[in-house]
Amino acid sequence: VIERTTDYHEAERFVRLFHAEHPKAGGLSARLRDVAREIARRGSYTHTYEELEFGARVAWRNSNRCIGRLYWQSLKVRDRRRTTSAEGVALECVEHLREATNGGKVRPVITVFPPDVPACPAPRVLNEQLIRYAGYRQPDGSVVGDPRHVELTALVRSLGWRGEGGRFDVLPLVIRPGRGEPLLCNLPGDVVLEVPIEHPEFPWFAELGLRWHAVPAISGMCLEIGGICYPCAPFNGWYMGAEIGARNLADTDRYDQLPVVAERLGLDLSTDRSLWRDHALVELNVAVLHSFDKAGVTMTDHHTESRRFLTHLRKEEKAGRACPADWSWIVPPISGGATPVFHRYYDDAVLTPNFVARH
Ligand code: HEM
Ligand SMILES: N=C(Nc1cccc(CNC[C@@H]2CCCN2)c1)c1cccs1
Repeated sequence: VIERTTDYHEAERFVRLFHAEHPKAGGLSARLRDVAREIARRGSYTHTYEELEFGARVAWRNSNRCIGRLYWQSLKVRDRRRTTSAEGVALECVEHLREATNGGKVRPVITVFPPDVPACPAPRVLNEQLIRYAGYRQPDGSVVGDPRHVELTALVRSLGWRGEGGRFDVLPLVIRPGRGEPLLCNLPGDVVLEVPIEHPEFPWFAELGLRWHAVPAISGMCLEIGGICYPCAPFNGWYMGAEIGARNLADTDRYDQLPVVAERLGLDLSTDRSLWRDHALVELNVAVLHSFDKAGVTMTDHHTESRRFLTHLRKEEKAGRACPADWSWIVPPISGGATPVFHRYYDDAVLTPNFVARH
């Protein structure tokens, strides 16, 4: 851990941003003096709860690659900066999933664990998301489960975890403490809501045995606010159907289901010109949206979400703020040109507070 003191200029910019958006807060100069003093004394400073809550919401508002930012002000912030043990982090991640899942009415939640302090680095969740499926490499080189998690599966197996060798085995959390051995924590079944995937018209679809978890919760990014980096701050929203139907179950290096679906649809797989991939993609996405709706689990579709994002863009412009966006991530992975977000440019500035990929 490189010992760096927090940059006062970054802290000052954030505190001024907070006060600019909370005119009634008052006490700006007193707060700036306290921050400067704390940095001088111990090399960093402590966000008030209000600053932390605002910082996390603005980090979402500034996330260039996120199409779902319209509801940025509704993020629920769980301040867990006093949770410093690996066991505590594991328990709070389980509680996070319980609160976020909410019986299927998914709520956007973030849990903020402590920042690194020079003497002792904070615990980190090694999983990229709280809920991920195992990937088991077979002797013939093929993979049962999610190929994206073959390495993580091998790691947890080396640490004693025994999966069932299935296609959708939920991996344990791996919490690496500041010091010592990683802690494995199995997620209790009642905090992992899953949806079996079926199709409204084709009964054979259910026989494919596909399913996916209800809550996407990113645990591999750092939350940066006013010069302070929170390396462990898992956040969740709800899924956009295309993430599951056009990427997780469709990518050739993930569950690679397009050929299977196209076969069952009776399409001609011998030539790209039959657009068999495209037909299979649509039916797979119809199935995902139908299944989540049937299970009463919150999910948005890429048309609705595209419209909402442009509404968000207009709201931000009206508020006099830039709304940075990365076209290549905002445009959905299916039917790009058929969504309104495709037909315009964006300013891909990098603002702070923000979420940054953890190295
Ligand atoms: C509420 C519903 C939400 C929806 C439907 C949504 C949708 C999405 C989608 C589809 C992506 C692209 C993901 C991919 O292609 O792999 C994305 C990216 C992202 N979202 Fe959202 N989002 C939501 C809420 C949130 C929340 C609550 C946060 C944080 C507080 C957030 C932060 C981000 C970030 C940081 C990225 C970029 C991730 C990266 O760079 O790897 N989103 N979002
Ligand atoms: N709906 C969501 N999807 C999402 C958001 C951010 C990042 C990701 C995962 N992105 C990485 C994957 C893997 C390869 C390409 N996409 C998913 C949310 C996750 C957490 C809050 S919203």
